[in-house]
Amino acid sequence: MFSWLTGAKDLLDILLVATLIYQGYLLLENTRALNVLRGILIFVVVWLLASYFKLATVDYLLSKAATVGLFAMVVVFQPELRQLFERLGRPRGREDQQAGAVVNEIARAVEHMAERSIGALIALERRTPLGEYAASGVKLDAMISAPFLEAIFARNAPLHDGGVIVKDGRVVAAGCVFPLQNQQDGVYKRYGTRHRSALGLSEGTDAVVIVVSEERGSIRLAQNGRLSQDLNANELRDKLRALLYEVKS
Ligand SMILES: Nc1ncnc2c1ncn2[C@@H]1O[C@H](COP(=O)(O)OP(=O)(O)OP(=O)(O)O)[C@@H](O)[C@H]1O
Repeated sequence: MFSWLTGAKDLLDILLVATLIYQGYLLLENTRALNVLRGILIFVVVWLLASYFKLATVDYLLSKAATVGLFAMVVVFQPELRQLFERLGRPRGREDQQAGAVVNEIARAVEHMAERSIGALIALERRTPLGEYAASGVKLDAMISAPFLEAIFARNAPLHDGGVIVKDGRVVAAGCVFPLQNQQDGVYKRYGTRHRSALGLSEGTDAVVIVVSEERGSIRLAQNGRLSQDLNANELRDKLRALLYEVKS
């Protein structure tokens, strides 16, 4: 009885650790944190070598740096850590329902705007925090709806220039400036700045960016630094559903 209980406890222990590591990996994938993790690994290897070869001064300095570094990491990665705990505590069913409603509202707005050739740029935040780009625009924190998105991008509306950032079903900010894709890449050279800023943001982060062309009335999706073919509203809805559900699994 005792050994059975111990075995079950060990199994639970292993499962919990595996879940934590997997969630941590999901959070870090495609984020700046992954680069930092590589840096930490190099640091640890150097520290181990210094300790193995008994290099007393290097060992002492690195041990002090590690203590300070630990606190610095908590400060620097505060947004990522907050996201991790939020995700762990959020009920899954409600999350899926919310993602479905958000996708419908976005697809409806985008379809209307494409029909009337109204240019639009909408970035959907996934794991990489987009706070620095949101800070370049006007903070909104508003519930998402098709009429609201259309009002933002309406010609002559004060915030129609630049991009909108959507996070967890809310419009975080509008009028945001995204980084332009490197112009040396010949493939997308002929595109204008709206498309190139969608490409640039999707290249440096895991965001999915929707572009409605004012010139052509087309709908395209930028992801991983690549533009999709022209999409209709149903195709957009399907792609967004897959992408937004996939990020939560
Ligand atoms: N760095 C940027 N970040 C966000 N939005 C931008 C950025 N640069 C340009 N834009 C938006 O793109 C608009 C200009 O689009 P432009 O015509 O140059 O691009 P395009 O890719 O040809 O798009 P369209 O097909 O709609 O004309 C600007 O008015 C602005 O709203």
